[in-house]
Amino acid sequence: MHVPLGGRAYDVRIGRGLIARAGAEIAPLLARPRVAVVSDTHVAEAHLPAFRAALAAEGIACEALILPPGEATKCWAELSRTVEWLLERQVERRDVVVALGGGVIGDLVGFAAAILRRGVRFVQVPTSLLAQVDSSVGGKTGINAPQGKNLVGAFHQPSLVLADTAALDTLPGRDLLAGYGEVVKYGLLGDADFFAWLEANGPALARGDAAARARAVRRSVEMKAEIVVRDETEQGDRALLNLGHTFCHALEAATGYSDRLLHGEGVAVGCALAFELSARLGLCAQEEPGRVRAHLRAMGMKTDLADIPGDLPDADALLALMAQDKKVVDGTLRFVLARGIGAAFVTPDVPGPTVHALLTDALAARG
Ligand SMILES: NC(=O)c1ccc[n+]([C@@H]2O[C@H](COP(=O)([O-])OP(=O)(O)OC[C@H]3O[C@@H](n4cnc5c(N)ncnc54)[C@H](O)[C@@H]3O)[C@@H](O)[C@H]2O)c1
Ligand SMILES: O=C(O)C(=O)C[C@@H](O)[C@H](O)[C@H](O)COP(=O)(O)O
Ligand SMILES: [Zn+2]
Repeated sequence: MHVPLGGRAYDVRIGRGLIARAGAEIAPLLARPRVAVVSDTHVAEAHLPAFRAALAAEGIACEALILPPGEATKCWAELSRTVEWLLERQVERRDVVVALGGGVIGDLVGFAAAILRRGVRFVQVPTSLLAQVDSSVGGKTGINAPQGKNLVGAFHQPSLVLADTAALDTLPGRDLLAGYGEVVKYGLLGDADFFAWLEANGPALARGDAAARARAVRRSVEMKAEIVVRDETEQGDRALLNLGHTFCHALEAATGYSDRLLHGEGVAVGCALAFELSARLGLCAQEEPGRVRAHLRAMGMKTDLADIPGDLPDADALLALMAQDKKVVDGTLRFVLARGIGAAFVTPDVPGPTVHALLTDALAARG
């Protein structure tokens, strides 16, 4: 698949065995036969040896930085460690940095590449479902701040994306389902037929059906690329990709970017809340939120605030966290809501008291 962004255009290659062929895929981008790879401990254990071997087979030298796994790695300290490691290895502007891992590594390394020597090229080798369907494409890079999620970053497109769907064979089940939260998001925001296909095929995908996984990755990337090409820097339609994220990001901040709530799990909860809000505002049929929740629950996913372990702040505090959303204009939150499954839109016209009541009810249901 090609993402036609003029001078920033790139290919997204999807298929089994791409890591074993990575040397041949990356070689045409290189000005000299060396790359710097950044990964995390889980991914490095499962996939770095094969990645290194593929580079060696093409005579490409490779040095690797291995970071701790998890959302907490998207922080200033790991960013500065990564940038300094790259500088110490004399990574030049014409070199290529590789992000081998999930969305955390992709976002962090993409941002490091964006600011290193004012911009070096980078290649995304996404190894989680979430990274293959969403984060590796589109050029949003960055880290979290204590004030909120992804608040520091840059748009910096990769030069190539290699999504090896065989890498998903080693992904833990919880992380696979979290990535499925973003897959469902695509059906909900713009493709009712895809959502219906997921209702039928989601269980096979979760069990490991390679054809179902490949189809879900392909359709998600196709939808994302089409939106990104229309609106690379989120001046308008790209905000549709944020369906569920205003709630999700506040909940991730409230849970300290910890494994109490993974990003994709928060997206699922956020999508369920966005559909509930749409129904309360009379924008979509009353049965639509039920259909969304039913599918997510059938997949064994979180849908409610009651599914998040530990304490949560009250509705006022959650609203204060939501006020850091990057979609805020003149102090007014813009929400991604839906007229139905596959029909999302962005609007500033959401009465604060309705959102407050929604959150209050959702918190009360935690008992
Ligand atoms: N830039 C974007 O457009 C965009 C889009 C969506 C999400 N994101 C970001 O992505 C992040 C979440 O990404 P994620 O769900 O991939 O989390 P992650 O990067 O933390 O990966 C999830 C876990 O799976 C492990 N892992 C990854 N691939 C593996 C494999 N093949 N085998 C074994 N273990 C593997 C990781 O080590 C980690 O423990 C969040 O920070 C989110 O904000 C960014
Ligand atoms: O690519 C986009 O645009 C998205 O919104 C994709 C989201 O899944 C992703 O989580 C993104 O990082 C959220 O963007 P943010 O601008 O709200 O931080
Ligand atoms: Zn997301």
